Amino acid sequence: MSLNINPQNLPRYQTWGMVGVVLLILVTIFGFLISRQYFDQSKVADLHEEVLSTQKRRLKTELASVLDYIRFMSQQAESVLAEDAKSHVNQAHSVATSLYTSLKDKFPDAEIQGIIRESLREVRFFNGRGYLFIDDMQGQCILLPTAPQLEGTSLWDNQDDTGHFIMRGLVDAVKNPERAGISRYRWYPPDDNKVMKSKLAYVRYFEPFDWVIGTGDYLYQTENDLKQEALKRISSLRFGRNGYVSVLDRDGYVLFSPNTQERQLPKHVSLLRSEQERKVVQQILDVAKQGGGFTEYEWLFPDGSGHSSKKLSLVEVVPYWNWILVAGVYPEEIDQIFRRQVQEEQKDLTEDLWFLLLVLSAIGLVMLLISWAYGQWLRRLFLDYQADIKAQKYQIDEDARELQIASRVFETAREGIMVTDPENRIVAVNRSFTEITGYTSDEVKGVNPKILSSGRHSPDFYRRMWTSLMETDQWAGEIWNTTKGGQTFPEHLSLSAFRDEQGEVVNYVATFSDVTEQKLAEEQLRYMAEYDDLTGMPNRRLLMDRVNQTIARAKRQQLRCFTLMFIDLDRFKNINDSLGHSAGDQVLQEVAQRLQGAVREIDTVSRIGGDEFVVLISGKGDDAIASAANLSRRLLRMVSEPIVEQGVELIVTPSIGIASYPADGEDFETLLRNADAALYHAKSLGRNNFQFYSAEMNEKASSRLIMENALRQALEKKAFELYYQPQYDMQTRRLSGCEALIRWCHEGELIAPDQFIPLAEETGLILSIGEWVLREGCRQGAEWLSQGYDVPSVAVNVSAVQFRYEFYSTVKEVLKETGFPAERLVLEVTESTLMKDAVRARQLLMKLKLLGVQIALDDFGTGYSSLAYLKKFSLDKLKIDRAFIDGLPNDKDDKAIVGSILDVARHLGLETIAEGVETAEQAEFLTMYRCEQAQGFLFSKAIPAKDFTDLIKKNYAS
Ligand SMILES: Nc1nc2c(ncn2[C@@H]2O[C@H](COP(=O)(O)O[C@H]3[C@@H](O)[C@H](n4cnc5c(=O)[nH]c(N)nc54)O[C@@H]3COP(=O)(O)O)[C@@H](O)[C@H]2O)c(=O)[nH]1
Repeated sequence: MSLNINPQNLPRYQTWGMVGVVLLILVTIFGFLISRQYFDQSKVADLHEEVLSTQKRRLKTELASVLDYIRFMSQQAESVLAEDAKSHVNQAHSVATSLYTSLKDKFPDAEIQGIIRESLREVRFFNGRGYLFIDDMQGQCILLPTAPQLEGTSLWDNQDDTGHFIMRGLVDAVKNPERAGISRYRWYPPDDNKVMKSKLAYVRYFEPFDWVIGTGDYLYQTENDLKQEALKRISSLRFGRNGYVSVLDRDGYVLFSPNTQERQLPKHVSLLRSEQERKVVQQILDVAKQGGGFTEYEWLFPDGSGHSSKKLSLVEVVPYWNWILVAGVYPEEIDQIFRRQVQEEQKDLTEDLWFLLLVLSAIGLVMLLISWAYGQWLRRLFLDYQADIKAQKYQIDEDARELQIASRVFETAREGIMVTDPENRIVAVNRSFTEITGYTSDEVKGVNPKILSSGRHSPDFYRRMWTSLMETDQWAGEIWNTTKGGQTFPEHLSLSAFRDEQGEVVNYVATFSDVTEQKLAEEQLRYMAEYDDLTGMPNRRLLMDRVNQTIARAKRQQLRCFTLMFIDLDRFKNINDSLGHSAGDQVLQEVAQRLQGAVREIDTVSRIGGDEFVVLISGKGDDAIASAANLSRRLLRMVSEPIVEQGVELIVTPSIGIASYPADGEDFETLLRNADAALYHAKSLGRNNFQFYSAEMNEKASSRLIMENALRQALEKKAFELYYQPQYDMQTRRLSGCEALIRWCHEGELIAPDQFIPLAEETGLILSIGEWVLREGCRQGAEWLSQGYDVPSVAVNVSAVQFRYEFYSTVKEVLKETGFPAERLVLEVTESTLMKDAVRARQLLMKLKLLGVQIALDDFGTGYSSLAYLKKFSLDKLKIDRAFIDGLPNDKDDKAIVGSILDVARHLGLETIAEGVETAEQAEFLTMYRCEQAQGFLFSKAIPAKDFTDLIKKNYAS
């Protein structure tokens, strides 16, 4: 069976596995315990036997200790007797001594002796058997309480049944340094005068009367005492539940047995009342005769029930005391104990089993919980692991893909790629390598890249290249190499060293591209960046470079002075406007050539924009000024030579501004700015002349700057105001509209537009100003309409700059915003505005016309205005310039011009309006020549909106 491993199954398998293991452990433990229980039962019998033998061992041990005790007691008889005798003798000696001491000076010795003798006569001990005797050292008996008749007689020759002289033995016993000692002898016991028995006496010498005081006893008597004491001790002895030791003597007397029907002991076996007991005692005596051992018999069970039970007894013989010791156990009792013990053990075992079951169940549960938690953890781990594997797999796939891509990139790369080994032998090249160098892969494999060397670079170059590569693992730069065909070419080469983990170079990879074209393009770009496209002359940038170089040279004292000549063609715009841009370009090229032809080779002629040329004249010393003046004159003359263009002979005059280094500036910008100021001055002096820069010019320039800033602020501060000049219908003499004309309230003065509009146009501020004028004019027009005043049109002047930038959307937005009707708005544009980019202007006018606004051509007649152009533009109105109105009605030319303008306009269906009408004659003429409208001081100057409102009101009133 194959397992399906997934994050869900894994913890499940694991949990079931753990459950299985736990159950197996539980079953095994239970099996073991239960089998152990059965095994224990089978061992009960063995155990019973073992207990029995243990009991037997115990009986042996118990009897052995009793035997040890008896043996000890028996060995103690003589010493006990000696010690006791000694104690009594010492006491008697003390008594005798104290009596003697107290009486010796009062009574004669014989009397003291009698007092001592009598005071000791009645002294008894040893259970009444013991007494004190006194003999003198010559063997005469002084005191003998048991035979007073012998007192005063000599017992010196008295012998025992072994021939031992008893008295002499007693006297000899004190002949030692302690003057005391023991003497042994035999004598008849009190109850038997036939057989002597061993006796022991302790004697002590009593010096005052040369006596021997002593006492003694039969050893058997002491032994009997000890036996009684031992019997007493044995009778109190118990072991186990009912264990005791019975004592018999070998003559058949039962000396001690606590569990018998007999009330009085000792009793001879034959006198026992119970036959059973007699039988048993006889059985014990028989066993004792055979040296002792275990024996079984029925005996009274000591539980008070009176029933007999089997008893196992050990019989031991005590030979030196003629005793028989019996100690036994009841097997029934053992069985009872054993059964109880087995039951208790079984009960304990059952309880243990339940407890174990509980504990194991709890452990099992805990293990299951742990297993579950572990499973969950494992699952998460597995998920992480799986995610990791996925990520790794993804990474491997990615790597493989990247490798594939890398291999494709390698093969298809536009750059040539060359891989070399650490010894710099080529190991691989790509297709582009072959395409660029001409060498195939087979031709270069194993070869040093040196074969590509062009020989153009010095060994030092290659040394630096390798140093950089080894130090930084990178090198990039341009290098010249040679193709297989021997052609040298520039390439951009990037070298990289790839190292292994030990830092050893594994490969060098060179990537290169043929930069021949790029270099050409760069060259071209550089040319474009530095040279004027039209004339091929250095442009402003290159001029600046050269000026800076010249300044550097001048600073190095090689050149003290040089000049910059700023040349601008007078009214060049007119050529463009009238003859078109290509004609203008031709004129510029011709002028450029003439300028170039007029200067030395070391001088630089540059075109910095439009019709502006700058000439850098290098010179030495003060004559630089003079030569600049001479050159300027020459240039004025040469440039002013007629130029034939499109069959027309054009005369273009230049204006020249000159600035000298270092007097007029020490850097390019200053010099150029000051040359420009000088040029401006030349222009203001009527053009076609040259001017050297002076400080005043600078002042003028700065005042322009000040004005520019003031204009900017005026916009922010809303310092502009619109004045309105009324326009009238020449037939009805009624108000036909108005022209909005801007005024600037600057520092309390009202400044006319002539003084700031040109600057606003130059600086681009006209865009914001013009938009404001358009918005304000429309707003005011809408206000008048909303007030019920029918102002047929509001004309607004539009500068050429405005015309170029987003003008259409501005107009549309303003109309929408102010709600002023488009058809009432007249936009006044000049001819030059239209001619600057006629195509664009035409499109824009068409769009504006679609909005509904009217277009008026302002200052008509002042430019090269060809009437032919008028048709091309969507115009509504021609505004005849004041210059032609001035001479009316007397000046023939003016009359002719105005007449023809009015004619043409009529043919083209254009409205006409004359501006600058100051006299009634002029008005009359215009009316006669059917000019439709007019404006001028004759009617009104431009007036503030409020005054214009009053004027409308008056107009309505009339
Ligand atoms: N781009 C913008 N140009 C504007 C704006 N407002 C004015 N201008 C142009 O500034 C020039 C001077 O304008 P202004 O000083 O306002 O002079 C105008 C009239 O006051 C003046 N005029 C009118 N009638 C007579 C007259 O009988 N005699 C006389 N000597 N001058 C008179 O003519 C100027 C209006 O000319 P035009 O615009 O050509 O109709 C001027 O070129 C304005 O165009 C502006 O908001 N934007």
